[in-house]
Amino acid sequence: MKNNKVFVITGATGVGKTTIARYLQDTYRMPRVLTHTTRVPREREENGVAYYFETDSSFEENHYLERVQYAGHKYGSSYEALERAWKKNAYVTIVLDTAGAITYARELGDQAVIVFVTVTHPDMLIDRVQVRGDDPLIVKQRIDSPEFLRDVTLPRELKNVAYELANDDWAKTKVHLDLLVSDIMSGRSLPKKDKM
Ligand SMILES: Nc1ncnc2c1ncn2[C@@H]1O[C@H](COP(=O)(O)OP(=O)(O)OP(=O)(O)O)[C@@H](O)[C@H]1O
Ligand SMILES: Nc1nc2c(ncn2[C@@H]2O[C@H](COP(=O)(O)O)[C@@H](O)[C@H]2O)c(=O)[nH]1
Repeated sequence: MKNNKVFVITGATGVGKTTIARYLQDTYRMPRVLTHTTRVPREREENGVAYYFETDSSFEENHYLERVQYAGHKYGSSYEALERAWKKNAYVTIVLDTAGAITYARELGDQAVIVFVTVTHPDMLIDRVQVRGDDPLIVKQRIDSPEFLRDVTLPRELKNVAYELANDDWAKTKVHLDLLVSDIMSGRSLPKKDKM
């Protein structure tokens, strides 16, 4: 189990975290660790596929490695879900806000490969989530949230810990992801201060 790794994909809303996790699943068969939330499902989001959707009271029944409040809703990830994913593959992914990524880095050390995703122009994130079909009112609430502003910039705690990955151009992002996965799987590691 010590050689198992979890790729923690983090960054601001709409930056492409879920898209990246899906690519790693499709290309490298890395299962995504499902997390729990009390927010309402978006169109096409299914319970047990996108998230475990919870009520305020059912949320409290799980045992969390870490839990946060994000834009007014609860989110949490459990040890059980991580172990379940590691039973399927030694390399798995999880999509977290930066507070969760900091906890993963602290709790799991080198087993957590933290990938901080950025875009050059954060204004484009509004377009991206609108294209995704999010309700404009919810988008506004999200963009105005302190969590969104916080997650646009690499937190101090993740400096020299996280790999920074620009996701402006999807073709380039895939190339950088392939290089990162290859390095991690072969036990090499890129300097974390280098932007990809
Ligand atoms: N490089 C890219 N160029 C253009 N659009 C992209 C790119 N990467 C992802 N997208 C699109 O941006 C939208 C948001 O992506 P995604 O849902 O992966 O973001 P996210 O970071 O997981 O967001 P959230 O934290 O709000 O769930 C999607 O419609 C996705 O297809
Ligand atoms: N710290 C945690 N962050 C989580 C968890 N599950 C999801 N997330 C992050 O929350 C925001 C909002 O997600 P959305 O799906 O409502 O857009 C985003 O940054 C997710 O990565 C979790 O269990 N812990």
